Amino acid sequence: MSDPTLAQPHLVEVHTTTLETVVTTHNHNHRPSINASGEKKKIVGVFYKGNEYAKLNPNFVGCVEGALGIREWLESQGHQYIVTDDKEGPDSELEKHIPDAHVIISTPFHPAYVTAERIKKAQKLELLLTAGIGSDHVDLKAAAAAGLTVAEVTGSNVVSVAEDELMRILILMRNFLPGYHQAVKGEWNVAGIAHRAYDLEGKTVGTVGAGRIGKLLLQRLKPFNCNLLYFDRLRIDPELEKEIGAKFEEDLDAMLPKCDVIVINTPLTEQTRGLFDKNRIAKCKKGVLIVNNARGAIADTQAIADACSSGHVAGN
Ligand SMILES: NC(=O)C1=CN([C@@H]2O[C@H](COP(=O)(O)OP(=O)(O)OC[C@H]3O[C@@H](n4cnc5c(N)ncnc54)[C@H](O)[C@@H]3O)[C@@H](O)[C@H]2O)C=CC1
Repeated sequence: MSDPTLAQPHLVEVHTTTLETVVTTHNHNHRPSINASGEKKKIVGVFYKGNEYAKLNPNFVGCVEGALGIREWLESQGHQYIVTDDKEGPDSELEKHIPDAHVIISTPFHPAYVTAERIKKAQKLELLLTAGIGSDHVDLKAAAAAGLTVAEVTGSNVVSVAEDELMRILILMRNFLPGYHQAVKGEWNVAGIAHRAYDLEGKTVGTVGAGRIGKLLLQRLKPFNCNLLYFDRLRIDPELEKEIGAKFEEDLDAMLPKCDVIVINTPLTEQTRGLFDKNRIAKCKKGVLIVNNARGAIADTQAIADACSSGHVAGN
């Protein structure tokens, strides 16, 4: 697979977590420039509700209540900041603000889907900002055609994802969950766990995508003495590749049958949507473990469920 078009002309990587830097980063569209006018902007943030959990941690800023921690600053600059979790359908709060919003901020965890239809209505829109990584909730073609800037906070949570992936690999490999459930229910059936609990050491782990997250995962896997493989359209820097000890695989379908564990670390694009379909899963080793922390739509859910039922996939 190759994906030379992935870097959309208007998809921009922002190496910071403050909106201040984001809005001064760049602009190359025919809509009014967000940083040139000094105009007061209407900014709409779409996040999930934190409810009782928002009260537990004042630093929990990814929810409606935390509002990314930027309300005070935005309002001090004279901007209007609307925050909501209500994002679906014609009567939603988001829809109401679309015609006069200059900026929409959203996260992949509670995505504000910005469709071509919404972009058409959003005549004042200048910037679509993902407070995280992955902007597949935006119709990138329509955004590019409308001259919008789509920006995401590259690198913002990559360590979290790499650590989470490592945890999931170990949970599946060690067959942790059945044991946990037994303990909660006060049961004790060692065989029910041991019959398929393995060591990670010596296993072959392949990542599909070795960008920021994929590389961090490979680095974290190194001390486990696995055979590390990666498939990507780009090669890792040779020195780092050597240091990690990961082998580049040019052909995804040739890599899959070698892997005991497959981790998915590519963005969701036209090229990767449905990548793990029935046919590709059939190419994987029987009993493979698949960890997908990227986007669900990269795998065909039904095909994964069927493969789990048949035992072809031992854990997902
Ligand atoms: N579960 C979560 O909380 C999070 C999930 N993500 C997901 O993980 C994805 C990857 O994040 P990063 O590693 O930071 O991105 P990245 O841009 O650093 O790395 C992506 C890698 O995928 C490769 N790639 C893209 N299309 C490909 C294709 N068709 N075939 C082969 N390789 C391809 C790229 O060359 C690049 O090396 C994000 O796009 C996002 O969807 C990101 C952050 C949080």
